[in-house]
This record gives sequence, C-alpha cells and structure tokens, in this order.
Amino acid sequence: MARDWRKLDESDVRVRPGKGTRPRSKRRPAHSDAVTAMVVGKDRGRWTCAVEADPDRIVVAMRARELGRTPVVVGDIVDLVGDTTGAVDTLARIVRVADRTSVLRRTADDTDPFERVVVANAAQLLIVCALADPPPRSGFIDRCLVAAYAGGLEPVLCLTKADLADPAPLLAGYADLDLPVVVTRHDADPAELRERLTDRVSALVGHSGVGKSTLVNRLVPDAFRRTGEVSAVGKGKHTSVTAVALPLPDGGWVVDTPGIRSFGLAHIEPDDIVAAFGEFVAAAEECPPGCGHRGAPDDPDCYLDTVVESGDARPGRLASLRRLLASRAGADDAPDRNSDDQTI
Ligand SMILES: Nc1nc2c(ncn2[C@@H]2O[C@H](COP(=O)(O)OP(=O)(O)OP(=O)(O)O)[C@@H](O)[C@H]2O)c(=O)[nH]1
Ligand SMILES: [Zn+2]
Repeated sequence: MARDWRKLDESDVRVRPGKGTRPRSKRRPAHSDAVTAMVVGKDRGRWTCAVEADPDRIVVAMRARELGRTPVVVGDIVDLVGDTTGAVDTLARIVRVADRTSVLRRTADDTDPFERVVVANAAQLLIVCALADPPPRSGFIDRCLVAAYAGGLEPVLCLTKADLADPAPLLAGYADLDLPVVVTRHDADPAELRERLTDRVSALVGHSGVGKSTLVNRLVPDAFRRTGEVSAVGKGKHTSVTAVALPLPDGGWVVDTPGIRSFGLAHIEPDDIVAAFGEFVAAAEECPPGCGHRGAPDDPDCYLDTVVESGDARPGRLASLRRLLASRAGADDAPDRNSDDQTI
C-alpha cells in the first residue's frame, strides 16, 4: 500500500522558536559506536531501552541534549551512546530516533492540549473487548479501528470471555472488514493469540474489566515482576498516561497502554481511513474536493458508490468504511454525546 507513514508525524514536529531551534549546520559527531535499542518504558525523563530489542539487555537512558524535545516513546527505535552496559546506576544517552513505521496517538485532554504519540512502530493493535460483563461496545471497536488504520497498525479484534456469550452476533457486524479475530476465554490457553503476537510488536487496548490483565498475565508470565523492575510506571496518580512494552517468552512484545482512555482521532482525514480500504482508493480521487465520503446526504457527490455499483466492491465494505468515517466524525462533531461514546 502506498502510504507514507512518516507524514503521520507532522503534528509532532512543532516549531519551537528560540532555544529548541539550533542551526542545522552544527553537525555532531556521527556516534559510530552507538548501539540500537527499542524503548520499552518511559518515566519522568528516563527511558528504559532493550538493546537490539533483547529483553535481557535493559539499559536506562536519558535524551541527549542535541535531540532537544524530540518525542521519544515506547516502541521507538533509538541509538544509544555512553554507558550501555545496563549496570546499576549507569545512564546511556539517546542520540537518534529512527523514523516510525506506525503511530498510535492518544487524544488531547484537559491537562495536555496536544495529541501525542504513545506507542511507535507497533505492527498490530490488539483491540480487547469482552463478549459480556462488560457488554461489548461497537462504538469503541470502531474508534480503535480508525486509530489503527490511520496510524498504520494492523487491527486485530480480541474477544474475551467467550465462556459467557457467543461471539457470532458481534462478529456479523465486522465480517466485511476482513479483520483478524481471536476469541479467548480464561479457562482455555490463548494459543492462537500467542501465535499472532509472537515476533511482532503489538499494542493492546481495552476498557477496564474486559480481561486485559488476565490475558497479559497468561502471555507474559512474569509481567508484574518485570513492569515493577524495569520502569515502575503506572504507579501513583501522577503517572497518568504511559505505556509499557512487555517481552513475550517466544519473541515479540506486547505494549500495554494503562491509563490511556481514548485515542486521538481529530487529526485524521477521511482519506487516511479510505487508504485502508484498497478497492476504494482510486475512486476517492474522483470525489469532489473535501469529500467526507459519507455518501448522501452529507456527501451526495461521493464517487465511492460507483465502485459498489460496478461490482468491484461488496456493499458491506462501503457500509463498514462509512461507519468508521462516521465514528471519526463523531470525535469532532458531537461533543455532547454521552461520555461512553466519547471515551474509547
Ligand atoms: N467469565 C470470565 N471472566 C473473565 C475472563 N477473563 C477475565 N475475567 C474476569 O473479568 C474480571 C476483569 O478481568 P481483568 O483481567 O482484571 O480485566 P482488565 O481488563 O485487566 O481490567 P482492569 O484491571 O480494571 O484494567 C476479573 O474478575 C476476571 O477474573 C473470561 O474469559 N471469562
Ligand atoms: Zn467521496
């Protein structure tokens, strides 16, 4: 797919006048001795990094001055210099952040007006949703899908508590999305899920009570020990928004996102979502400028209907695409909807 994920980072590159903008001509040494690492945790100006993404080579690092305020988040691939032994009380320096292949943003909130990237480079977004207790909310799933498609992550729907309810009715609503689905229950080994996650970086999202911790504990047997040891994140009420990457025993990482209640959708353009529906991309270019692709009555001249009329796409695909476009629009257009709909 011809998407350029780097453009997703535009809104992070805020021009800061004064101190942050140094002349580019003053080149630093190339740091040829740098080692590559993945950021697995972040806590008050310290980043926990796994050298070569090896969970047994943990190094704590600070951000080198030359990076200024360049955002560095969990999942980022960075270059480290200085003491990279990981020995107690040593501190390495992050001197470079690699271009991101995907971004998951959290939405702006009262205390912070900027939408910020919370997880970088995750290949998948695992949308964890219970089949019952609490009941599933398709609005939540749709908004996660939008965040995934727009951020360049492959969404995977994980339906938990299958011992309590049949997944079929819920799945009927997603059949046209060609979405990978795994169904789990606490009294069965999550073998299929484990296989999907192995050797990849997957961000996890789900409401409180859906069984996310139950799953993580099964997938990462020493999850709690590790989170406590590595970065002490998520403790105390002032560490409100954070993410932590946990290593899977057979390779790969799951990134838990505790405290992240909603994803930033406001910046997403309709065409970002259309890009995830390949059969409609060419037609979208024939639409009037600024078309929201919602169809009549909002966008009466939308060209996407012609793809279905000519038999090149299933009607259900267009309906699903438009449902997602509507859920994105809801982020901007319906500030007075009830809080359950606003908070995903
Ligand atoms: N019946 C049933 N109950 C489950 C299943 N998985 C988890 N639960 C229960 O659901 C409740 C919530 O599970 P957690 O794993 O704590 O859910 P969570 O999503 O991590 O919720 P928070 O810790 O609040 O973020 C617990 O009482 C679990 O025992 C399941 O597959 N079936
Ligand atoms: Zn259109």
